[in-house]
Amino acid sequence: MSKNTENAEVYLRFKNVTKKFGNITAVSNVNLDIHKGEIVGFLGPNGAGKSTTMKMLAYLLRPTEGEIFIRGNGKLEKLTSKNKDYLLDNIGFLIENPFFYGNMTPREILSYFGELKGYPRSKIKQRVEDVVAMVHMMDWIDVKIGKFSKGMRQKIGVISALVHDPDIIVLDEPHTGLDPTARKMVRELILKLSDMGKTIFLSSHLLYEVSEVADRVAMINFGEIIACDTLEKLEEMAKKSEIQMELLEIPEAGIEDTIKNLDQIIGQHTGLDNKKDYIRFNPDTEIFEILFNGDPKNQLDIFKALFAAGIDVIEFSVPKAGLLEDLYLDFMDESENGESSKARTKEHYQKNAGDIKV
Ligand SMILES: Nc1ncnc2c1ncn2[C@@H]1O[C@H](COP(=O)(O)OP(=O)(O)OP(=O)(O)O)[C@@H](O)[C@H]1O
Repeated sequence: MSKNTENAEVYLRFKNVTKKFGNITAVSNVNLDIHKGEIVGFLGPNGAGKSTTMKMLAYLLRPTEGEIFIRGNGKLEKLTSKNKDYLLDNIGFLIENPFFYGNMTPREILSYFGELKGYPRSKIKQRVEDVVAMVHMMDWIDVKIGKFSKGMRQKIGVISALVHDPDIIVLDEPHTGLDPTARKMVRELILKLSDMGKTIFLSSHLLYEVSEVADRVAMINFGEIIACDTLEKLEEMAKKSEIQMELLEIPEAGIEDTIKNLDQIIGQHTGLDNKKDYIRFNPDTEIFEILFNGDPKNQLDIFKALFAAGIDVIEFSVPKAGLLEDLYLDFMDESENGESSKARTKEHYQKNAGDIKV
């Protein structure tokens, strides 16, 4: 899925960006480059700092520290009060739930937005129809928005970010309030815009919605970016660093002694420097989870050693996207349970993430 945009021009840059609200650090030292033509997903649970980051990009909030750069006139320019209008004209924003006057129609509202952003007047009628058609709502183009469902309003919100045909599109939680069919349509729309060469920065708390479209994913939690890479690299690592193993039956020695025994048999083959707690037992699934360094050779050596020791292994597999999902679910867990699992996430992540920047 990833496009090769690594060497493309940087269109958006967050440099050491921090935002504090009194004692609360909503965004902490965020560094992120988004290149021309990329779709970057910004993934994190509620309250992680996604909206605050995007609002700073839209100049609705000012960073407490750090700088934001946007490409304009062929070069990256620092966003300031002096150049914000011209820099932001090249971005289409959907920031939080859009508000529309109920007695206006999509045609009226979108024409107004387009003109406000300087789209040529002579072409605005056609452009409005084109973007409405993109979300299959032509039958509703002249209907008052007061009659629309939440999902329909959200679709109008998404296309209101596109109507002036900007190069960069920033969507904060575009899936809010949408049913599965509408979410699919938003995914298709994002991919279509990407095919047109647009640069897209998309936030969501939904792993699936981001992973289906993004070339790169930045995961944010408690205001910090804790992972940022192509989905392939995140998934590759996720696929290869944990073995799941099921035994014919739980040995009579009990779980603790079995783990000690397994450690003696496979300990030297994991390729991990710090092997502490690298074997876990999941009592719900009765599966042993063994962390290793992801090298297939180590995986094979572990298997051989278990076999040679006569351990009754009936299932030996490397889960798909295990760590990625695990990591993300840990975030969700944290946001519900407070600080307690933060330590586990970071420790677990640092122990396993190797080449991901923490
Ligand atoms: N104006 C504000 N004043 C005080 N605290 C704020 C303000 N805006 C955001 N916060 C806090 O900053 C943190 C980050 O919030 P933010 O809205 O950026 O997160 P988010 O990832 O977008 O979450 P959500 O998906 O729920 O919108 C939260 O703890 C939030 O309560």
